[in-house]
Amino acid sequence: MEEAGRAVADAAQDLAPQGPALLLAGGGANGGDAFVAARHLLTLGREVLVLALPSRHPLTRLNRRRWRAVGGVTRPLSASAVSHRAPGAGVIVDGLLGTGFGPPLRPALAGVIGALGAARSHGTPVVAIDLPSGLEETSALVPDGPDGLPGTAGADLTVTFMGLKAALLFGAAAAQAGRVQLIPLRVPGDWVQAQAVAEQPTDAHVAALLPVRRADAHKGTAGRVWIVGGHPGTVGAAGMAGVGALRAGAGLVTLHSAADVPLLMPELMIHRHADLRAALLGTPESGRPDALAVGMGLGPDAAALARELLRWQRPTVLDADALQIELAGHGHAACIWTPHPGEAARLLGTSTQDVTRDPLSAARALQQRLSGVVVLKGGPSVVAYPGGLSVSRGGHPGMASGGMGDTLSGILAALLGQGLSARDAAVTGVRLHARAGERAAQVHGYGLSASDVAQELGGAWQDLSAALPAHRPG
Ligand SMILES: NC(=O)C1=CN([C@@H]2O[C@H](COP(=O)(O)OP(=O)(O)OC[C@H]3O[C@@H](n4cnc5c(N)ncnc54)[C@H](O)[C@@H]3O)[C@@H](O)[C@H]2O)[C@@H](O)CC1
Repeated sequence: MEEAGRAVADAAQDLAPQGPALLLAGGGANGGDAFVAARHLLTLGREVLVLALPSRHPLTRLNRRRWRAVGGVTRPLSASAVSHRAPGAGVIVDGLLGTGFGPPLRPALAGVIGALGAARSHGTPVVAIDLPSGLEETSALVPDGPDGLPGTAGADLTVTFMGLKAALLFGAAAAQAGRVQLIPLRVPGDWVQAQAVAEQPTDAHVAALLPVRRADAHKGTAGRVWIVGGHPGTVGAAGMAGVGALRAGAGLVTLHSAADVPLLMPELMIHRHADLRAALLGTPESGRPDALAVGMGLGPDAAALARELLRWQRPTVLDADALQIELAGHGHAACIWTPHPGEAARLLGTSTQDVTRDPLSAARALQQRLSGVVVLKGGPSVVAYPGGLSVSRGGHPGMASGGMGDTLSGILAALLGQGLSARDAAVTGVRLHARAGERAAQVHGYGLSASDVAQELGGAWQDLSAALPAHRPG
């Protein structure tokens, strides 16, 4: 609580260094953080007032006593007290409700949140502690307040601790959080895992994971990738995956299909098989690829074929038709499963809305069920690996169109084929794809196609590499 409150004080001071600071303290530990922040703001020379609810929380009570011991003033919290004090404040710190909040919001606090929202709309900056009050930690939705009152006042800056919560990453809730500053407190690693909070790597972190092509590389050392997909009527998906793999640097890409797949790039080697299963499973050990992507438009027999291919224990991306719950238990550490929310819901036996409300928990549950690594696609995408969660930065809403996921599968297979672990391939592949989408959006605006995005992969690779402190030309 001491580290957390101090970080809040520093952030509030940076955001709005002038004028009195008004802190709102609820009855739980979130309010305790506010008392600690008040003490540190006082030592920075600010005029500080705390409006607080009574508390039974031992640490909050302790920090209220410490606040009083340094001469700090506390007044009772009410909507009218906030309305009265807010106009003179240079900054307001919201320590009403954090992760302990569960809706519905009680009417007394709804009035306080309404007064806080009014102050914010008049231009007073608000710093939220951990979460804007009224948001639920694990939900991308904004809970309604009582009697049509707003459920949250939102914030200009949210100072959050340990890891990023779903409410700060996804949907309407994230739009309320303003800028998010993550403070990694010193706590046991197990705690962070148990909370389903996420990391969000910077481009420099991602770039450090990218494969490096040695000067003496040849096509055989840059990864032999197989794309297994396509079925009469759904042939484009496999082609798009092939393009994604080539553009992500795979040395040789072979596309195996039971149907005639269009030749989207002449560098793709396309094999049509009358009996796809027999042709693939008859491949001797020495002829098997460095990595595969299986399932894009593959059709109804995808799961049975994927199960056989998983026995090879080669790095494998499972997408689209290969995302079947009957494959649970057949995965291995070098698998990447790439469901969109609808597929994730089917695999978990829940609704799509449940998945989009809490993508972090959904991705974690899927990873535990399927093993390997799960990429839950969305804006932003979540990577769940054994013991952790990572959320991608960036991307563009125009990427919500057909073929984007197929391209991603190809990218992931290419990165696996170049020797990355499933976790590193997923983290880098998702960010490369998102960055390529951002670049393509600059050219094509909203009407992005997967082909546009694939074409930008080389530029995206350069952009990420440029984020490395010692930039190496890629
Ligand atoms: N867990 C940890 O290790 C740390 C927690 N910290 C802080 O602790 C917070 C969590 O503290 P708590 O678990 O005490 O919970 P909170 O302080 O977030 O919320 C609990 C308070 O909210 C009230 N409340 C809950 N639901 C309500 C509703 N529907 N309407 C009105 N009031 C409602 C409760 O009566 C209680 O007073 C975090 O958000 C963070 O600010 C930090 O100090 C850092 C370390």
